Amino acid sequence: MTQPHATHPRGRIEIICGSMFSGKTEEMIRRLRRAVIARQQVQAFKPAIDSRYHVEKVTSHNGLHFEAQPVARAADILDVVDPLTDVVGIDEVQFFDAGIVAVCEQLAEHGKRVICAGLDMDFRGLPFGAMPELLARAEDVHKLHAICVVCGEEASRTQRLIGGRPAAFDDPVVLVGAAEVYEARCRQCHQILAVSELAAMQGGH
Ligand SMILES: Nc1ncnc2c1ncn2[C@@H]1O[C@H](COP(=O)(O)OP(=O)(O)O)[C@@H](O)[C@H]1O
Ligand SMILES: Cc1cn([C@H]2C[C@H](O)[C@@H](COP(=O)(O)O)O2)c(=O)[nH]c1=O
Ligand SMILES: [Zn+2]
Repeated sequence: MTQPHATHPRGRIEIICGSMFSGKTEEMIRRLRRAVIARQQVQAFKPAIDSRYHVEKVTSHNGLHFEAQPVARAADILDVVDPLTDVVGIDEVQFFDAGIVAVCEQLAEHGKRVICAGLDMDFRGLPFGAMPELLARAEDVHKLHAICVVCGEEASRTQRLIGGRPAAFDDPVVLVGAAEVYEARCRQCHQILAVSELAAMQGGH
């Protein structure tokens, strides 16, 4: 008997989210490498804005890497994805424009397993970019935690430090960087300066 959607049984969206240093990229690379072992055709993408470590690879903070094509806009992924590709990995998905939701949906509808890794929250602790929409639509969500560098508990948030001080709430959301600007912290140790607090510190009153 014919099942509905039986032509594309494997299409799905998986999201790996969490703070910086929680192991999102490691986990995505682990899944992509296993797909390669299973002789599936794999393609990985990253936003061109992320020039840390290596331009044509996704690289974890502890040095694991996997070949990836940098793309400027979400829709560019559809231009370069091979029809025969089984598994599509997308790292730093929070940086893509809102079109990334339709791109992931379209890939999954065409039978591809789409694995996205990205920050669920920005440095203020607010939802990042298209992440909330992707989390709602995904078949599978895996939230990872780092270790809070202040107290050693599980870290759910990313602390931005500018000149050694917590960043202010009105800082720009996008600031590419790693351990020189960011730390993993738990809810209790995470700090944001209100704009007035920063002004008071800078003005010395
Ligand atoms: N505070 C921390 N908590 C956990 N892992 C950390 C921390 N700082 C550095 N690391 C390293 O970061 C690795 C995870 O890197 P990565 O997969 O790139 O994370 P993400 O993509 O979530 O930023 C860990 O395996 C560990 O070696
Ligand atoms: C919290 C936060 C992070 N970023 C940037 C910093 C890094 O370039 C990436 C996250 O990389 P990772 O693989 O998760 O370590 O995002 C940002 O631009 N804005 C933020 O608020
Ligand atoms: Zn803490």
